[in-house]
Amino acid sequence: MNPVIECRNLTLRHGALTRLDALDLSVYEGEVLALLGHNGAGKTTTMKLILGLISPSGGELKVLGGAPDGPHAETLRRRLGYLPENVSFYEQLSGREVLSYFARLKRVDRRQVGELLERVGLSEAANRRVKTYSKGMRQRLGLAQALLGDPQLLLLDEPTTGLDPAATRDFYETVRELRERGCTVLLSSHVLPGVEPYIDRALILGAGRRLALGSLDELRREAALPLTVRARGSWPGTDWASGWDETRVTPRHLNGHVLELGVHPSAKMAVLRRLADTPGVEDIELLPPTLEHLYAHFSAPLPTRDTRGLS
Ligand SMILES: Nc1ncnc2c1ncn2[C@@H]1O[C@H](COP(=O)(O)OP(=O)(O)OP(=O)(O)O)[C@@H](O)[C@H]1O
Repeated sequence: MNPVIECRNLTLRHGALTRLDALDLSVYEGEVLALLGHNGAGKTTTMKLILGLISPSGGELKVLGGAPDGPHAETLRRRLGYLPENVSFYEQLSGREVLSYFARLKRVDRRQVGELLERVGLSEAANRRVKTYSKGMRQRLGLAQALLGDPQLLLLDEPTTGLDPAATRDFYETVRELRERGCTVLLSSHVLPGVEPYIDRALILGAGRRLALGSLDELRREAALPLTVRARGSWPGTDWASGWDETRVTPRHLNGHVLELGVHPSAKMAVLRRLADTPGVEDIELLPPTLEHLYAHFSAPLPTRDTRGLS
């Protein structure tokens, strides 16, 4: 696989302030990478460095084979699409006029305008003024703007902030289609619900430093957080709170028909065997830690990292 972005020791400092600290990262063709972190973690800074809008103070950065702030910048800009965090448009123009304006700026064939409006689901509203658009429609127009010129690399900064769950899902479905066409996508977010099925890997940043990087499975292995095991059935008179290996299993009896346990990964099979052999158990459900749990784990200060029960 070809790396589209390569960062080695990438650093940006302003005097005493470190905006990005020695970041190592390779992002590959056709990959969707989520950039996660609290406010001020360095997500936008990373995107701006990749776009060549700011220059690093140390380390190396190659985007599509060259430094984004050098002579390669002009070529690169035509192959990049960017949706900034706070996108704003001329309110009095229609969606079609806005997109035609950006197509002229990007020197892109204006025939793409109609196709893109269709692709983001704005064909019917194309001739309405942007001031009548909902937040979700504005984000979709922003995405269409970022897609002008068929970029190989797309940077989406907080694209789903303020969108309702249905609009968020629609947005991510479009991202999925782009990925299937081979586009590489970097999206930053602190709105985690809904993003999981659409990303290949996540990079968790904190105070400009890389806290974790990997696929969901890799992050789960590294965090070794307990998973939740839920059993349903009927077991009158059974004392479910006792008899477990207390260092690895935390029982939480929810009610007479549902038992929930926080289980360390190493105890999973033992717990499943015991439940499967117990008369009265009708169903067993396994709930691995979600991206939200993993994010909370990796972004917590080290001494307080939770390695026992999931809250
Ligand atoms: N133009 C700037 N000049 C100096 N420092 C800046 C500038 N922009 C951001 N910073 C600082 O760089 C650090 C990283 O900010 P950045 O905007 O990259 O964070 P972020 O993860 O995108 O945060 P948010 O979720 O709030 O958008 C912060 O300490 C911030 O105060």
